[in-house]
Amino acid sequence: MEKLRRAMMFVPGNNPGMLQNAGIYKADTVIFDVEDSVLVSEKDAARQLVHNAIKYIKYPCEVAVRINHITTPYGRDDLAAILPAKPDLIRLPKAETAEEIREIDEIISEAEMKNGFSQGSIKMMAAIETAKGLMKAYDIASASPRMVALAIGAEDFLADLKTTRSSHGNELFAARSQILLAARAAEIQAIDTVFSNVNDEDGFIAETTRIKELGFDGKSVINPRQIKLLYKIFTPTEKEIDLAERVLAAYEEAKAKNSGVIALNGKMIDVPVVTRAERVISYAIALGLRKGGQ
Ligand SMILES: CC(C)(COP(=O)(O)OP(=O)(O)OC[C@H]1O[C@@H](n2cnc3c(N)ncnc32)[C@H](O)[C@@H]1OP(=O)(O)O)[C@@H](O)C(=O)NCCC(=O)NCCSC(=O)C[C@@](O)(CC(=O)O)C(=O)O
Ligand SMILES: [Mg+2]
Repeated sequence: MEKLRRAMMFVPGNNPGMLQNAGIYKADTVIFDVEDSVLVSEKDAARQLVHNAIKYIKYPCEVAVRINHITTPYGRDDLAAILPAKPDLIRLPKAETAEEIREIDEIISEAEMKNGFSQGSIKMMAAIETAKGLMKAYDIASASPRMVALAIGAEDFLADLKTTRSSHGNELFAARSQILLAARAAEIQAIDTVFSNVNDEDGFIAETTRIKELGFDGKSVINPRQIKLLYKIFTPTEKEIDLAERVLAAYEEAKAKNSGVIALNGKMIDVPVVTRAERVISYAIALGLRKGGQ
């Protein structure tokens, strides 16, 4: 099972209190932000705070940093300040080309060499937040072996599309589908965008249920209150795990009879059904709901 990245929580990089406590909320990943949640006048202070947080606080989860775009006056300074602290993951916002990804990849390689980190240990992900970026989604997703995920950033994306966000999400359906396809074709994870109204639990649950059904591996969140709600949706139920176990057992039985197909309660069980059942079981094992090797 690949690394779980169900809840990736943004933490403003210039907020010492939030940086200090970011690890207590059980997010799979915390994303320390030095991009849009940090004013230009605060960028230097934020870089320093984020560097020190990564270096001196032991977080019980993956630690990512969202840098400013590499073509802005801040992106290279962000990398220079943050890479020596060894974050697990760099998130590039507003990605538009494969060349940007390769440029950052090279900067990371140099920093790894200079600081004695093993080559390839710092991973990358990118967020698609413009129409131009969406047109290049697969090129971006497959531009570097460091790439572990492709995300969508809906707030910027919809501003670029000259529209607004609705509760039904129709305006995001095409982009979400394309990002998911690009990520799957590149064999990396797909991460959905933030839901900005932290007080609208029903809206968050409805959106998270939809993106889980589409196939996303996780979602960016902005508040600890959203993490528990998200995990409930991303955790297989006992009924789902039980069904997956019965599917695998039925398939073993079919194989013993030299058959590649069998029916379980009238439903055909074949290879793709088995593949999905195996994923449910891997997930259950990764979450400690089942023991490995059973
Ligand atoms: C939304 C709100 C102001 C609400 O505040 P509230 O005060 O009502 O929160 P409360 O629930 O009362 O907080 C209870 C306790 O949790 C602590 N606590 C809260 N949030 C925490 C957190 N994030 N990290 C650690 N700690 C946290 C808090 O300190 C308190 O601790 P304590 O006092 O000890 O009890 C706050 O959450 C917040 O600032 N969120 C982060 C916002 C942010 O990062 N935006 C940038 C990323 S999006 C973007 O850029 C768009 C995008 O790019 C996205 C894409 O690409 O996907 C695109 O284009 O779409
Ligand atoms: Mg954005």
